[in-house]
Amino acid sequence: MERVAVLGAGSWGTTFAKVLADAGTDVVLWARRPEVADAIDGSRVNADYLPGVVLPENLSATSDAGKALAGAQAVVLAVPSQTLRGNLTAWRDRLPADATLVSLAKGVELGTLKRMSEVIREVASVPEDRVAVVSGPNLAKEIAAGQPTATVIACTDHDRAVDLQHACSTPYFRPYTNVDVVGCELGGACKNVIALACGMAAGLGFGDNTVASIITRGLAETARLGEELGADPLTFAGLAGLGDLVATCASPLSRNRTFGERLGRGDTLAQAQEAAHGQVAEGVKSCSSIRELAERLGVDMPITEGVHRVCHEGLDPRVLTAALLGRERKAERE
Ligand SMILES: NC(=O)C1=CN([C@@H]2O[C@H](COP(=O)(O)OP(=O)(O)OC[C@H]3O[C@@H](n4cnc5c(N)ncnc54)[C@H](O)[C@@H]3O)[C@@H](O)[C@H]2O)C=CC1
Ligand SMILES: O=C(CO)COP(=O)(O)O
Repeated sequence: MERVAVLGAGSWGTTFAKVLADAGTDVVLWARRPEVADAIDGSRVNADYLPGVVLPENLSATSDAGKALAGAQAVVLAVPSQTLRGNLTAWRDRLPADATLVSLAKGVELGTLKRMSEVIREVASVPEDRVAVVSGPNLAKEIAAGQPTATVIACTDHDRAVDLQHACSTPYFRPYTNVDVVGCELGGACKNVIALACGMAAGLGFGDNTVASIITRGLAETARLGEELGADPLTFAGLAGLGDLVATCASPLSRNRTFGERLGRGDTLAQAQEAAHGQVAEGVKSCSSIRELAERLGVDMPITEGVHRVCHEGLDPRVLTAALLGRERKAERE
């Protein structure tokens, strides 16, 4: 793979573009705002999202999506989950034939309850083997600083996943392949919701036992949903499951965990949103779509339900704690 387009120049889009470029792949990064593209080309820095990180010379930027897409062998979609459909609809006529379409987004679409790979297949009218997802413990700022991490590239077409794996392997970024797209996507979407719950617990002043209990029970409810949707249960013990869940729930760099912490300390949703400075905390919306999906499938997801009620029905996080602990007693594996 010689040339890749990355569409979306936020924290993760810019960082993943840097990873590709560091791996020797030529990258064109699309930024919504022309001034961001100009600044990246001029100063080699995306000051809004990755201040202080110098981007490699084989990474160029543009605000013209057609230019970014021309000749790309892979198209990496790095916009928020809830805008992906609209963005891709605008781009679909210019997608190069046979390019691999790669989702970086971690969410479930409101209304349709679709995973990002499903949205991409539908909008771009491509078969499932042309769509890949990248998911794992990948806090952008750490990766941009060159700190070692691993990730998963999931695609039902193993050869496509391997091509992408080669295109983004660097001494600090180790991608594994996986054919379980459903499991990897659900792991990435659900962990944002669980991280909100962990943040709320921390904001309420609770310690590591509480957070570990939420992580573990959060993984249990994610796996229950996955089982219903045909995911491989072992995926949830891997990088896109437990790996990402632990990183996000524990890190002060996580926007979702930080957002939850603010709610736990008594901020309103609007105050927490304001403090995020326009950066996306996907779990705030995905808690509702995942909850609805679970309800439709008859899957019990009490933490997700509680996060939805705090975010969108005004439930006090303290009442959520009592409600979760006061549930009917049961066996761990039930
Ligand atoms: N930041 C991180 O550490 C990681 C983020 N992700 C996922 O990657 C996805 C993107 O996240 P980030 O880059 O971190 O978000 P971000 O908030 O840093 O940036 C989002 C980007 O999308 C653009 N954008 C926002 N609304 C748009 C719209 N309507 N149309 C077109 N572009 C729009 C923004 O201008 C910005 O460039 C999310 O689903 C997130 O969960 C996944 C792994 C790591
Ligand atoms: O997905 C991420 C780490 O893998 C980033 O998490 P946040 O969106 O909560 O910052």
